[in-house]
Amino acid sequence: MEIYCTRPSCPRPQNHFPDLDNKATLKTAQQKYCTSCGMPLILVSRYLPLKLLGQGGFGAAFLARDRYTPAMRQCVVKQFQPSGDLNPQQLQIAQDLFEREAEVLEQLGSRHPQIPDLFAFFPLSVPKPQGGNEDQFFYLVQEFIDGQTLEEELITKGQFSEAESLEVLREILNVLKFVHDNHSIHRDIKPSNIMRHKNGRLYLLDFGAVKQVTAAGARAGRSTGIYSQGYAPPEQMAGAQVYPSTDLYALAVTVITLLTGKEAGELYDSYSNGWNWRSYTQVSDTLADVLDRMLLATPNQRFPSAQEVIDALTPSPTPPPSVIPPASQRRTRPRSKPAQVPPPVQPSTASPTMPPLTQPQSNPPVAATPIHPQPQSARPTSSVLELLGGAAFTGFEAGLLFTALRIVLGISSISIGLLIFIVGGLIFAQNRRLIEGKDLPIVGGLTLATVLFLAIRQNIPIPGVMISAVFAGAGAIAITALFQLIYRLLRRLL
Ligand SMILES: Nc1ncnc2c1ncn2[C@@H]1O[C@H](COP(=O)(O)OP(=O)(O)OP(=O)(O)O)[C@@H](O)[C@H]1O
Repeated sequence: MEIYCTRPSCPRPQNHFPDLDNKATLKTAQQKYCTSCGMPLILVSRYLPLKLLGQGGFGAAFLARDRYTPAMRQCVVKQFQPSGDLNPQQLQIAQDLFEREAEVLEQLGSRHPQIPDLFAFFPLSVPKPQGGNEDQFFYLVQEFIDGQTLEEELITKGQFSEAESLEVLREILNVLKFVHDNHSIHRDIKPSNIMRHKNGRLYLLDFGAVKQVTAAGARAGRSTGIYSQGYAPPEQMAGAQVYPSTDLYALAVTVITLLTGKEAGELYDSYSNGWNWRSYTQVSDTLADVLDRMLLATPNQRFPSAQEVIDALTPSPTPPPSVIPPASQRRTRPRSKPAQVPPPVQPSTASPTMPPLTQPQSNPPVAATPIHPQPQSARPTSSVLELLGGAAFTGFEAGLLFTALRIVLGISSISIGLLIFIVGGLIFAQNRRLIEGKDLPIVGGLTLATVLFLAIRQNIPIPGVMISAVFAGAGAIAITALFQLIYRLLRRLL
């Protein structure tokens, strides 16, 4: 049997013990030591590390077997191995985080079928190979999820469809709801921390960076600076207080990387300080708007809870106003069919062997902050309908103004210049949102009244005035739509 040495500095961690191929010997053997560094291999005389699964930020994960179970159950042994360049304070934080992972797994894992169970947590002191002081290691043993992480899945099968991404989103939202309701924040949601078991069930892994949210106040909820670049929102990167919406942001980044097959860094446009993911994929408006709101930079503008995102994804005849993200986050894009939303997986039905999911607690983990509208000045883009509506308004106005200027000044270079100037001003005002929404019919109505007054005074037939204005409006819509079409075709080709 092969046993893997867990000492980080071991030069030859693979050990072969033919006598352990015999099951009876394996169950009763006292201890085995690494032939290379002398490290005890059977951890707490129970767990047998077989191979290295991966090396994370604070340690290594090994596939192991539990020799005290009848079928030698597979499990994952995680070892705390902070990198050598940490100062004592950082080392303490790292050690605390590792212990917290154990605490959180113990509290949550046994109560949610999509969080691995904690089997054991123990320290181990062993003599250094070269003599002298002892080395101290911490081990955490947890349920082995036999499957692939979403990061691996993305590499093997390519970008996810909308339905597949929605499934991930809904399932992890359900897990996060449970985590948040139990006063914890995961703080490291990313594709490599979500695993799909061979049976199809998704699991949320790596609770090492989980931050317990206590009622004790802001300090307790502060970020310790442990996060994954690209997935962490600004408040976490700044080391400030974290919220449930901190996890929602990282989950949205995870989903857009799955949808587009691109790395988070490629999807972030630092020039406009926003996420530019819509140009790489087409999804339903509902999903796109929900993701955009989850991705807002300011926590109080995101959905405050996982439940609110779940609600926003649930089709309803009249979408709740909070679904619609501020216009600064909307990008012009083609409309597509509504999402085929798969039904949410009810965690309590997923595993008959697990106790049912506990009910969410009534008090939220952090005070839900009100959702403030985005500042008006930061809203340069608009939806297609808005754009075409604006074009109709501008064309209609141009038609009326042309009539008015013709009556007052005749057809001259001055009247044409004035027309171009006013129409340009109208386009600028709409673009800056100085006039929008209800302003448009008011401005249009006032212009129409003025032009009709001038026309009546000059005995100009009113139907002619109206027809030219309507034609100008329709022409502007057609030209704008044509430009939109050309723009999109070019964007696809490039
Ligand atoms: N419970 C588990 N079941 C199956 N495989 C696991 C489990 N936990 C971790 N792994 C595997 O071990 C690998 C290493 O996990 P670990 O949590 O130590 O680090 P990581 O997630 O890769 O990195 P980081 O700590 O930076 O997030 C993971 O990529 C995953 O493939």
